[in-house]
Amino acid sequence: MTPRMLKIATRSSPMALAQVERVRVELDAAFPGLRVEVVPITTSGDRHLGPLSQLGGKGAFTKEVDAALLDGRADMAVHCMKDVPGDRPVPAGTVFAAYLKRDDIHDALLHPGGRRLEELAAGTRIGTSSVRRVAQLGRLYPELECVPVRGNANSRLARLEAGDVDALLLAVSGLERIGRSDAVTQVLDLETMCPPVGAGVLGLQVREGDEQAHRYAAELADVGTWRQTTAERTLLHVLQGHCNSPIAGYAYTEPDGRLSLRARVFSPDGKTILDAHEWADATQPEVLGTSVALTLLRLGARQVIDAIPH
Ligand SMILES: NCc1[nH]cc(CCC(=O)O)c1CC(=O)O
Repeated sequence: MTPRMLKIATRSSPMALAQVERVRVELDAAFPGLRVEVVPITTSGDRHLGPLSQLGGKGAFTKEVDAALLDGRADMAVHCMKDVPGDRPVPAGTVFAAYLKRDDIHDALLHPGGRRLEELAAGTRIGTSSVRRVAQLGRLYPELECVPVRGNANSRLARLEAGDVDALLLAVSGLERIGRSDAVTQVLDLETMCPPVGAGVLGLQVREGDEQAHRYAAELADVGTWRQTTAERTLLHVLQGHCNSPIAGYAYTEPDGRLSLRARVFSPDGKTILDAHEWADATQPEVLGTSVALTLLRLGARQVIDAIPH
């Protein structure tokens, strides 16, 4: 294969640019001599600091990047899979050709005074706009006050340092990517804060007919991450959740090789929680995702999800 230029589109936030740098390093190791050009895209989701639902949901972080892929400004797009909508197909003519090896999936509490979640005083202002995080805090710590904070991780850290909020919830993997693991006060266990579908996963999207871009992506693919992400995104698709749906879940490869999927659906205040945990052969991630989603639907997930405007 003759190495050529590969143009990679991504959001222009520091975290997104750090993610593309990981892709570039891994491509360079696999294809010495391949020239990679980064195409930074500022999305409507990055510009808009109000509720995502005003922009039609999580597509606000992806649609302009998708457009660059489709119109040829880029040959590949890198997305955080947690930001890719699950209630609509990927844009026609594109496909996720690979998922990189998964990063950490935990959320972290950032508190400048070093206090753990259970040590925070009533009324402590927690900066988050995630309905998933708000619902789970409401379930266990209803005395804490969630304050909407949008923007990229760096701008949220600045809001914390400015005293606009008393604490933040952010993903460990995102902080690691921007070199701010130092800001973590407490890594929250998965029972307290179940992660979003696709947490810690970077997806490589290419045009369907571009065989060379497919080959570049395939070299970076991690099969375990593909199985976990496929189970999780199948769950999300069957539930037809949207950006305002408090849906959480993560797949895990057990030591015996089976695939496990744990998922939850919450009412916005966290007072209602539907929980399902099932296993399947690792070669059947779609079967597992579908089965867990149907279990949650039988428990009433449709009514919980549809009760939330979006
Ligand atoms: N929309 C924000 C976003 N998208 C992906 C991550 C974290 C990294 C990941 O899960 O891949 C974050 C930051 C956060 O949730 O703290």
